[in-house]
Amino acid sequence: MKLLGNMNIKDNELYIGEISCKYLAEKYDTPLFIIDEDDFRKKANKYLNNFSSKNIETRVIYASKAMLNIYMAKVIKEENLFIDVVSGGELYTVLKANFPKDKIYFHGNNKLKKELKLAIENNIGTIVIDNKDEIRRLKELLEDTEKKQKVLLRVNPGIDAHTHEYIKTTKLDSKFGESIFDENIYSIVKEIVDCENLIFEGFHCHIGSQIFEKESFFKEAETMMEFTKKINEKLNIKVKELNLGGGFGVYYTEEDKPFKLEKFLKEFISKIEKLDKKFDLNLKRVDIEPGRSLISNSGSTLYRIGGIKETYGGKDYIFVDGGMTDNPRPALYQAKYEAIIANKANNKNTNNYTIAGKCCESGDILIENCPLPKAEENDLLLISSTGAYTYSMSSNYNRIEKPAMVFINKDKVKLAVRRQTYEDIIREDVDVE
Ligand SMILES: Cc1ncc(COP(=O)(O)O)c(C=O)c1O
Ligand SMILES: N[C@@H](CCCC[NH3+])C(=O)O
Repeated sequence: MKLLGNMNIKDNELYIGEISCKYLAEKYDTPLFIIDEDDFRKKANKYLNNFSSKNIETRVIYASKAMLNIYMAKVIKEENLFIDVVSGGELYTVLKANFPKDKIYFHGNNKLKKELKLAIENNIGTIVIDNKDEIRRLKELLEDTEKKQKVLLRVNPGIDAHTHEYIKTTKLDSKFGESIFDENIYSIVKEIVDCENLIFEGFHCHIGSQIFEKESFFKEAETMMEFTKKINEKLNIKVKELNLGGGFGVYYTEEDKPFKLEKFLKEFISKIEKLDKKFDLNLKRVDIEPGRSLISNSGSTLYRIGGIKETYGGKDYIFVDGGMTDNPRPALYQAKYEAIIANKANNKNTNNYTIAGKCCESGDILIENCPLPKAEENDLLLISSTGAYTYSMSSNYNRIEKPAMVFINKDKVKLAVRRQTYEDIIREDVDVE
């Protein structure tokens, strides 16, 4: 397994910063989500330092769907990032973390009335409108107030980026946003511009997730900026803001070849500056919205091995105390991961194991054919790069409790999420005596 962030090995034991996995397992139990906070903060700075321009204000908006809890929101706040939320629950979490309200973007293709209300009541910065129905819903809600709400419109620029089918977002038949190729787009934008309670700031788009071709993002910027010029001319307005979404690919295994982030961000902003001149846009603000590329590599999951099973069919299993409940990505997207036995960190890989979870489901496999040293009961297995879309997509399938999460900052450990208990499992059941 490739060591990421502040991972290091001492006396055959894997450490994250100055904290050993053995200590973490003993103190917090397993499975355990571990966030390398120092590594995450450095990445946030990389984004801020490299996606910056003298002429255009730039914003880095953390896509909180990747991983969110109150402590995480506080870290995002301290790092001076903006934040995007996509549901009432995410919004409520960041509000509870006292996140600056003007730095919140609210997304979603079907925001409920109660969610929009929560956003309006709390004067959040920007609502990203997805569709015509939402314009009407927002207008109705705002009519009874004196408030004016800043909005972006999510559009679909039809970029077919190469990634898993389930995480593409701008195919022409995608459920997200309004198409820039549809003639109705002009009347939709005009309706927003003409509404007294809405302040039209500009457009949002997001072409998908785990994308490795820089060209897809450059094409996205060009298409969006050309479209913006058309809108400016046709409606005689000046669009101020463009949010180009996230989607930057990351390393999970050797198959993944992500681009160098610093270099890409510099190229991206310089491309945007040039296009801004070319199309005579004079944009005030450009945003990007990374989720996975900020948090994925800073997270890992620590499991305890419960047993090893050599099957008659020839497959050797390692059973761990978590699985698809804490990481549904392999089952959902055939996602691949790397692993290490944390208490045998320098031992040679001599075996090939299939790492299986404890759910009553044959597809509950975390890694197929994982090269590892000989494993034994009670060994600690760490899977790397699990910071994004694992905890946030976790479930209580089979009524399994969700793991705890700790943040490690060099020699400090902060418990950010406590482990669920059986009492938590029955908390919403009504007929409890
Ligand atoms: C609107 C929007 N913004 C940002 C993101 C973040 O994407 P990623 O985690 O791939 O950077 C997503 C998820 O794909 C999204 O739907
Ligand atoms: N959940 C997906 C990414 C979705 C991105 C959000 N629109 C994944 O784990 O890869």
